[in-house]
Amino acid sequence: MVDEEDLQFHEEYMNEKDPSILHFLLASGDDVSSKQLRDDLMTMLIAGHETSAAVLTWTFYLLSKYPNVMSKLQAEADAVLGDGLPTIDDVKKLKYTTRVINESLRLYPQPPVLIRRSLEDDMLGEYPIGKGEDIFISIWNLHRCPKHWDDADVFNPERWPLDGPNPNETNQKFSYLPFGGGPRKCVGDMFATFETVVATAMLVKRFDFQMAPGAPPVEMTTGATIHTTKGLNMTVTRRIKPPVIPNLEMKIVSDSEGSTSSTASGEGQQVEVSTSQV
Ligand code: HEM
Repeated sequence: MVDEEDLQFHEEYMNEKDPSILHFLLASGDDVSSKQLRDDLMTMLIAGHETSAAVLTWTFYLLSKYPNVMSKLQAEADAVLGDGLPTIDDVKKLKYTTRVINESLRLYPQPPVLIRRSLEDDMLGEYPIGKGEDIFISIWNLHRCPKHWDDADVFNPERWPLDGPNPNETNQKFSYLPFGGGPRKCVGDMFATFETVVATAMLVKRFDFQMAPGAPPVEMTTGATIHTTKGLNMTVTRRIKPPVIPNLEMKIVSDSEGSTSSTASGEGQQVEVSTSQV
């Protein structure tokens, strides 16, 4: 049944020659106007671009303030990714990186405020709400509320165990809403998590990030997302693998021509040291 549905969905909406979002949107309705198409594309672009960019910005800001978290992150990226490009299975193994993104989204939710308009007169708990009134839900305050969180303002990815479920609105009893909740929940939440986890792991694997000397203090400007008022000036340094110092525990192999080579494991990498007589 599911297989049949999958096949039908694939036939109707997907086109291998034109796998664009535009094609997908065109195929998803019988009578899609140009305006509707333009609006949908804009939603995808803005909802999916600005948000992820802001998450990465604040994640790297937080990492520069918490070098111990950065070290653990780099150790995980080294161990899981090695020198290759990440596969989907690797991404599932980047559990600490995922917790870093979860925690970054708690401290800097994008957008920081959600808005709802009341369709009719109603009561919200003890508060009367009139028809047509707008209700602002401050995710920022919810995510930093000391009633819900220990050390609410501290960046602590360890607050969620690695072997536990990925935090979301239901398992956190609606005290954690990085992607909203209910019928208007973000449609790109899985994609966004994968995207930010992969980007973070790939970047920290190759580079160290520190606040640039003399950089202006990082302040916030709030719009649809939370921006840094004057950018985020960082010094980015290529990471260098620690040198391998041969020791007696290394396996020494010599060939008939007198060349020797030794192998050892160090800092998450398998290394080989060779010497040749000339
Ligand atoms: C880390 C990145 C992202 C964050 C933090 C985020 C957050 C959110 C939030 C909180 C909402 C709910 C808004 C509300 O309830 O009023 C939302 C809705 C939405 N998001 Fe995302 N989003 C992200 C990435 C993406 C991506 C990558 C896409 C598309 C590829 C996307 C597409 C959408 C769309 C279309 C909606 C509107 C859903 C609706 O109203 O039915 N988002 N997003």
